[in-house]
Amino acid sequence: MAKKKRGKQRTDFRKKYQGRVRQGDVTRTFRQGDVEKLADVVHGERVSGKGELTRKRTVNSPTIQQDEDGVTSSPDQSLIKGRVISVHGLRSKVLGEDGVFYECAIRQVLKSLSIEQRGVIVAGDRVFFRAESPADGMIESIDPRSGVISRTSRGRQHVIAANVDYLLIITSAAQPGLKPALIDRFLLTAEHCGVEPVIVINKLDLIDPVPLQPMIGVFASMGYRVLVTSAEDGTNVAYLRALLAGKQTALAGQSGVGKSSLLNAIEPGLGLAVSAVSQDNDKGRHTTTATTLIPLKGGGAVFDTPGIRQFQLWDIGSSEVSALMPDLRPYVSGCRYPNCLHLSEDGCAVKDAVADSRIDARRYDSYCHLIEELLSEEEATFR
Ligand SMILES: Nc1nc2c(ncn2[C@@H]2O[C@H](COP(=O)(O)OP(=O)(O)OP(=O)(O)O)[C@@H](O)[C@H]2O)c(=O)[nH]1
Ligand SMILES: [Zn+2]
Repeated sequence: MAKKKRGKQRTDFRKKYQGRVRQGDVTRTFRQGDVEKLADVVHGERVSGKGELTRKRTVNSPTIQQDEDGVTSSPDQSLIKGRVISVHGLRSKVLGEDGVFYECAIRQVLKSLSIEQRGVIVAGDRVFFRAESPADGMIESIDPRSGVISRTSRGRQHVIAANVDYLLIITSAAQPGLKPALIDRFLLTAEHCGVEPVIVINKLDLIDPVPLQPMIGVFASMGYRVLVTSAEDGTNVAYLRALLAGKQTALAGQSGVGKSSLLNAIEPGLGLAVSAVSQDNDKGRHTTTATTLIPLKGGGAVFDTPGIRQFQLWDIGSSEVSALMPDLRPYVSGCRYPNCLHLSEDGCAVKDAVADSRIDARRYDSYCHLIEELLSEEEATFR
């Protein structure tokens, strides 16, 4: 029922703005009556005529600028442009274009748009703010977001990071053991959010890499970049450092896989807390608790996110999954039934492709588990 209501809200919302407001991220968490105010404040998240996300244009100075759609980027020359580094309740730490860190509050009109008083501003947001001193800033507007990473938390969308180029999916070869199905889920999120995924298999020093080759080959053949690393002995750390330079990267991965260790390795002197993986459950200890943005010396920044233990997909319906999987996608149009879920239907081109190994059996298995999970969730929602 709750899902139906959200769907209706979205339809009305789109109709009102004639498809100009992008589906997804912050806009969905607002009441319908607030949408108009939001559109004034968040300068026009847009989709093109085909429903594709238009990349955000970067505004270099807080002067009045217009993009090709004629949207004003900054209304006031006294405003400072900045990037949100971290959010603590209703206060944010913002790195100004002038290189100074500012503590900022959120203007009331922005605050009142949020149902739960949270999620209005997230790490990575590009904002314009007013400040008398570094301790006393006021965020006046938020730039349109692109590349938003989110997950579901108690049935609600929780935006983890905004304006992201890469989703760095960090896993470990051992301690905790490799979970390819978890990689598959993060890949779906990356596809869904329109963010390029990079798969990292860390702790290479603990294992013989040869048995991993076939699985790595399957991911690579889909066009995904796969990197094996060791924060311990430095394998591929320089490569990772070069890859992330100048990019905005969100970290994803279970607790204990070595996210903080890898960051410390690529950015010496960072000094992020690292803790031993718990012996009893092999799951790490969730050392990292808040999402923060770490500016890199080589340019760009990394969002250090809390370890995500149970990753739930946001708003991906069972019927959408195969289109988000590059290995299944080419076969879908060959199925006899247009609404084929590729589970037990007759004339299923996906199952045929699995049978003669054109689709990797492990990937298909992962797909089936996911679909079963989503179907039971959808059934519960509409019951
Ligand atoms: N052998 C080995 N151990 C590693 C490697 N990378 C990290 N570790 C160890 O794994 C444990 C967890 O590392 P963290 O960097 O804290 O992991 P994390 O993913 O940031 O964990 P959370 O902050 O809980 O999400 C620590 O004991 C690290 O020393 C590696 O490449 N090889
Ligand atoms: Zn099918």
